Amino acid sequence: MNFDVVGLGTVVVDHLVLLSHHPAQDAKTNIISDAYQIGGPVPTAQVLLSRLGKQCAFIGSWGDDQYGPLIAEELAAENLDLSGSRQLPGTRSGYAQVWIDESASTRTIACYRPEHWLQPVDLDESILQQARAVHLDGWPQATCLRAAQVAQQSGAKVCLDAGSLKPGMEELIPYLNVMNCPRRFITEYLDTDDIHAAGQELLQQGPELVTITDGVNGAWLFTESTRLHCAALPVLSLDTTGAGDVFSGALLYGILEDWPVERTLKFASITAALKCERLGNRDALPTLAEINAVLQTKELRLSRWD
Ligand SMILES: Nc1ncnc2c1ncn2[C@@H]1O[C@H](COP(=O)(O)OP(=O)(O)O)[C@@H](O)[C@H]1O
Ligand SMILES: O=C(O)C(=O)C[C@H](O)[C@H](O)COP(=O)(O)O
Repeated sequence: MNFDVVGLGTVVVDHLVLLSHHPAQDAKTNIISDAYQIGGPVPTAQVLLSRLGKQCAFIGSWGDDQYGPLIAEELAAENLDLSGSRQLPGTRSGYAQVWIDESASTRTIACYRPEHWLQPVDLDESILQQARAVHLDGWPQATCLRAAQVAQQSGAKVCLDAGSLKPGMEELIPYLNVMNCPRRFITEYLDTDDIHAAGQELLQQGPELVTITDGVNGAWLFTESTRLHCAALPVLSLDTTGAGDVFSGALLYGILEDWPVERTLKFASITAALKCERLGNRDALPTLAEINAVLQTKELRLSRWD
């Protein structure tokens, strides 16, 4: 069996709590609605890719608590191959409370990161060797690095959705072909807010394609020969949870389809924006028809600095 994308990274159960506004400290507020969803940057991106027709395998771990079976069941129902994943007895699954402020369109996350992870020795390298691309989020550090090394050796594209700064980035980045990160990452990692300088710097550290996202300010794409900015699609944003995860999955879709970078960046920006119109991550994913309808009817501003 060959896979388009093998993913490795965090998986969490998100408890999404919709509020009319975030309460002040030590105050009380009513919940408008709530829902449980499986999240994490890599699984969210892979569910999008799977729904768009790509063959995906996810390598992750969860506990034998009340959330473990839910994670396994829901990811399998999205056609992710889980043969390289493990339930770790006696451990807790990743869990996050996501408080969505409807009026401010912000999301505040309190998360329990799993304390137990797959170790490099647990990695089924044969799954990675069947991949066209490997999608990572930087966790678990040593296993992620090993996966990047195996993927590079077998000629797969190595992609990272960096999210927040994690340990071991300096060692991992040289193995990457594709790197996506939010603007806050470059501030933390490179100690600069200059997007163009950061894009250039990251290209020099290894990847041949870098994207930097900044919410409603849109996204930047850098390659050796191209620098692009794509404005964010104006939408009525309800919930931005996982916007970067979805952007990253859609970016990878364009790369796997061998599209020109302009089309890939627009596609990723539209897909992420449409997700923001709905509550949650997986439940909020747009279909290919919805994305294409926007691509065909809306003019998205793309600027170039070559
Ligand atoms: N409110 C929004 N309206 C339209 N597009 C958005 C909005 N928020 C995010 N996006 C799109 O999603 C991309 C990723 O969002 P961002 O907030 O930067 O990532 P993260 O979820 O990692 O913090 C943005 O570059 C943009 O294209
Ligand atoms: O809750 C979810 O489903 C998410 O995955 C939302 C965010 O994308 C991650 O919280 C970012 O993850 P880190 O970069 O590891 O901090």
